[in-house]
Amino acid sequence: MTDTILELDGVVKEFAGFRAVGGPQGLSFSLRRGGFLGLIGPNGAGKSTTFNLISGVMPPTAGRVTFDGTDISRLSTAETAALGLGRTFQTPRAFASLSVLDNVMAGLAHPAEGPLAALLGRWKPAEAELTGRAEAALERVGLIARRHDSVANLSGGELRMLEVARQLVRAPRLLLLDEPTAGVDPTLQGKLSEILAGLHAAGTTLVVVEHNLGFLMSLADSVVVLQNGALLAEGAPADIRRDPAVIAAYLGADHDA
Ligand SMILES: Nc1ncnc2c1ncn2[C@@H]1O[C@H](COP(=O)(O)OP(=O)(O)OP(=O)(O)O)[C@@H](O)[C@H]1O
Repeated sequence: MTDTILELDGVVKEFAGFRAVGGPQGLSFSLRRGGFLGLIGPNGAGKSTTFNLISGVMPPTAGRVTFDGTDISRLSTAETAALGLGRTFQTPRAFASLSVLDNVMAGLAHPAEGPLAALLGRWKPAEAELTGRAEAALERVGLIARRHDSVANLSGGELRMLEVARQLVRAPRLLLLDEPTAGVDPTLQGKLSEILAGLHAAGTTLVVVEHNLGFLMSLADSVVVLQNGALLAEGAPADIRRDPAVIAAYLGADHDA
């Protein structure tokens, strides 16, 4: 088992000839097991597309994504999830007709143990145990009192926390979070910060895309900066804050670090 859990090697994504990710060289960076990477860059820099390439929403045009030694470049989202990869989306997704609790339970319908284990009957926890796990996740994100509500009654920030709860029950080894603080009120942001620090301390590898740099820089132990789909800078948060190229391209522009 190597220390590297995620590696992008010369990754390129083109949409109708437009290179959204990759720049001239292709995008390459790696992440150590248990690391907490902040992925930042101006609007349109390619952050969400990079998440899509890692999680299997779409394949790269060229290059390779390796997760824990396995080439996942051509795998589907279900296959990457079965390997232990979790993600949330920039626009939160939920089953509109289900309750808050049932949305979290639905996350357990794709166990990290994989479909084969389910087929063989090796993964059959009791309903009560599943409910207990889902309720514990809702407690952690501050939504336990809302468990029987329809998700239609949740605010945008609460929907984001629900997405986090859906990942917590699955306990992925690598968790990608796309703008988790967007629309989340300061109280829930504090809770989110505690949850992410707790996951990090417990050994989960995290990659977080975030425009709230104050939030991200206090949690991440390394940062990758993208600009026009290419790697602009990579390093410790304190060094990134001081990097003149980053300040010129991003931090100094319209964001308060
Ligand atoms: N499905 C698609 N088809 C065509 N172009 C796309 C598609 N997805 C993304 N793009 C383009 O790729 C570029 C990178 O987009 P992406 O959403 O990855 O950036 P981002 O860094 O996540 O931006 P933001 O911070 O605004 O969310 C943008 O120019 C975008 O318009």
